Amino acid sequence: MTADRVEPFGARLAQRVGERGPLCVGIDPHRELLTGWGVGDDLDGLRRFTDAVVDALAGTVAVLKPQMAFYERFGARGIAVLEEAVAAVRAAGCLVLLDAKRGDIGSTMAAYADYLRAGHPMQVDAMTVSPYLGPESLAPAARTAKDAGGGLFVLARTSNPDAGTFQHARVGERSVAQAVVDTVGGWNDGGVGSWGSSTGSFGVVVGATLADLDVDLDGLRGPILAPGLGAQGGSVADLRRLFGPDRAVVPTVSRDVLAAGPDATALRAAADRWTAELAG
Ligand SMILES: O=C(O)c1cc(=O)[nH]c(=O)n1[C@@H]1O[C@H](COP(=O)(O)O)[C@@H](O)[C@H]1O
Repeated sequence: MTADRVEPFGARLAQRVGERGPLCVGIDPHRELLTGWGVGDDLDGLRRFTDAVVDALAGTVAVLKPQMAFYERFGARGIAVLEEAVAAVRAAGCLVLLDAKRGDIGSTMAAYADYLRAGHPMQVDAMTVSPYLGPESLAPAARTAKDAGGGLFVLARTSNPDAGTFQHARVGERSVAQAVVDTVGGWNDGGVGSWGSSTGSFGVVVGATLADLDVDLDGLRGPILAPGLGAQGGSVADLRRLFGPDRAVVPTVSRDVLAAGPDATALRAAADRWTAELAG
């Protein structure tokens, strides 16, 4: 299949969500979780943890989101563990959202976006990116994503407590967060912000921990990645309060599911509980 015939990420995401529900589980091998699982805080522990999560969940959830930082801790061998896992996840029909939060000048962004291209040793379906260098800096990554049928999730209103310090700052009439949402909405030409074959391929990150939704998402025309559930205090009720029933929201949970491991049945049960609550 040539790159230009790959189905756009938004359509692929909507299809998986239709089949499996919207839950994304983060693969975050924290030191505390490795220890809690009774595996070492070392390369072998990293591999056992990763394999167990992939075996338990890649056939069940729509999206798995490995966090690059936890693999980079172990150098090239850690990245190799992730590379194998990414291939296994995709082979199981689950989408991979690489949580790398990259952001740089345009020419370097173009290189980061190669993660989305067929033939990359660690090809993924989508990645998280940071807009701190300005909206134009991300444009090359958006072009690659369009070409390759990949997706981007741009940090807009993140889940950490002091996120508003920068994200509420004003750019003319708008907040920085709103400027990010508007930029991403511009990339989603012809897309929609609900689930379906036209769901946009470009999303934003908006935390489930927000007291109020202080950005207007009506022009986004793409999905919303909503972290902050469980360990950071966000709930399904918060998702409903913030986003309502119709938007294409991908709730993402890491520690609250991962703490149930290493038993595969327990991991699946923990993910299933979120899926059931999200559907209820
Ligand atoms: O982009 C993200 O995934 C992200 C954005 C954000 O605003 N807040 C946030 O917590 N995350 C990530 O989502 C995950 C949350 O993990 P838990 O708090 O354990 O569910 C971590 O991997 C974070 O890096």
